Amino acid sequence: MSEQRLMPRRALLSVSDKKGLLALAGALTAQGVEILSTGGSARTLREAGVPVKDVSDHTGFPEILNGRVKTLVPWIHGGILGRRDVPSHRQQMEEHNIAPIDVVCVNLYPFAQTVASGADPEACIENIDIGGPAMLRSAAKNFNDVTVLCSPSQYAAFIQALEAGGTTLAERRALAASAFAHTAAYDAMISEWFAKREAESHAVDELDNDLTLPPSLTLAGTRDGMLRYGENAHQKAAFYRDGSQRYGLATASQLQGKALSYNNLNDTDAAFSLVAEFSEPTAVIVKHANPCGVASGASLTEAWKAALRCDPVSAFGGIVAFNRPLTGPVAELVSQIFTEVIIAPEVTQEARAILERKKNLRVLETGGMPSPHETGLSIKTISGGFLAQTRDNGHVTPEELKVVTKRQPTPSELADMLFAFRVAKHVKSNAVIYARGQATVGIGAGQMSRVDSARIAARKGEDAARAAGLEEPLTQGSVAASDAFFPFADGLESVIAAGATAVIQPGGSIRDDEVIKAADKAGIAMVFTGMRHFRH
Ligand SMILES: NC(=O)c1ncn([C@@H]2O[C@H](COP(=O)(O)O)[C@@H](O)[C@H]2O)c1NC=O
Repeated sequence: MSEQRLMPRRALLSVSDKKGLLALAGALTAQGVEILSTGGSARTLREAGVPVKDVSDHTGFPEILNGRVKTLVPWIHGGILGRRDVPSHRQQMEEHNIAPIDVVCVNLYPFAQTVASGADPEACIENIDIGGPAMLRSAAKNFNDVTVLCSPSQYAAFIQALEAGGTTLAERRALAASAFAHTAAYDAMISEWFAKREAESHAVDELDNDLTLPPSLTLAGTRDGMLRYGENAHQKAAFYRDGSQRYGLATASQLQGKALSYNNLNDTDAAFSLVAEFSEPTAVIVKHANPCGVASGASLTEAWKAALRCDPVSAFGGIVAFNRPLTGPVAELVSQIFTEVIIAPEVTQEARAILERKKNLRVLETGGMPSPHETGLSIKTISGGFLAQTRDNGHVTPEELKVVTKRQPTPSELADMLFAFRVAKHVKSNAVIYARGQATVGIGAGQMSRVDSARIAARKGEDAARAAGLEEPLTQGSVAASDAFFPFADGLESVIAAGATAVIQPGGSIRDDEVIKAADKAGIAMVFTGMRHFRH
């Protein structure tokens, strides 16, 4: 048996995004539904010849305060919230001349778009919708009697329902759930904007809380699309946009290739965040969210060749990121190996023509590079809640380094150490990186023991040398970076055995003295950064 349908008699349309408005109003009019509407929406309808009554005529109260108060009156909210099945509600509505409103269609002031356009704070604040969310929430609360629409994407199904005799209770309840999710996300965006502004001015609230991490945190996102599956085939997944326009996946256009999977998105984000650390032309190859080759050079061609040399075996099926426009010659080189995704700020026409030959290869163009110094939160779910922390935007500069050994590093060792430490920030802990000539030559990632990471990285250097037809491991004469301090001298000894001549690490172990002594004994240079880059 089909559920009873409710045909509306009066609808209120108040929309910022006028898309689909005329079709919706036409369908309502065709069913004899009276339409009430606010300023700009009413004007659009009237100009198209749709019969419409201004809200101000309906309420007998003008829109005031530059539109800050249009619908915030009892004749609107009473008409939406009054329960038709409660005699006292009906009686009070009659007493106060409040006519029932059975459909509320509102879409809100474009707050996120206003912020993203770089508008000044005053304009952002004026784009905080107050009356709209109030009506959506009133209508959603009274879903028993009222149908609520908050997006043009809902109009077609609603028009179909109208033509079938009205909405069912189940349909109204589902629309109410969407409306509450929509207003919650809208408010979360606003609170995030306020918190960010407060944090930027180093403000604390009256309880001395750091407003970077507010007492209550709501995550807002709009589902961009369902993904085929999650990390594994039995997991469901979707990508939610948070409204920020940070250069990267959110701003990227996909120029070709299959749809991006969950793992593609995760790995591509890791690759692009790492390549954005460098100002020289740089190439990054990522597998399973860890880099397997990173290099800077005078050109992208040079950088790509050096990055690939680090671990050509792992690079197969990798995600490749560049921080300069991808040109034809580089595209030609990259397309010689099987690659899943390429991401770059720009892809030239010549490069596009070359990459088009690889039908499955996904190519993304972001339009720009993000700043590695950007603030913001990184969030991780754990059972019973989530952990929030400020993004790791730490950047160690040469001035902050403390030389702790008898031997000073040479200028080229110093440059390579800073390069390697920057890479280490993007490698799962424990991370040990060997680098030479602004290129990684061995990466050890994600081991439970730092000595194991050092050994794995050294073995990678041996394998890479063999693949390149060289006798000496690539780690010979390199520098090494460790994401956290060496707790014992054994990790450092392993790095020295691999051929590193200089080491960069945070320092801070209670056995630093032993570690420094081992470095001095081997005659290598070692610097402390005072900053750790764990990544889990
Ligand atoms: N102030 C109010 O009472 C109020 N009532 C509706 N609005 C918003 O005004 C907009 C539509 O305005 P117009 O129809 O004038 O283009 C909608 O986004 C709606 O959410 C309001 N504006 C903001 O708070």
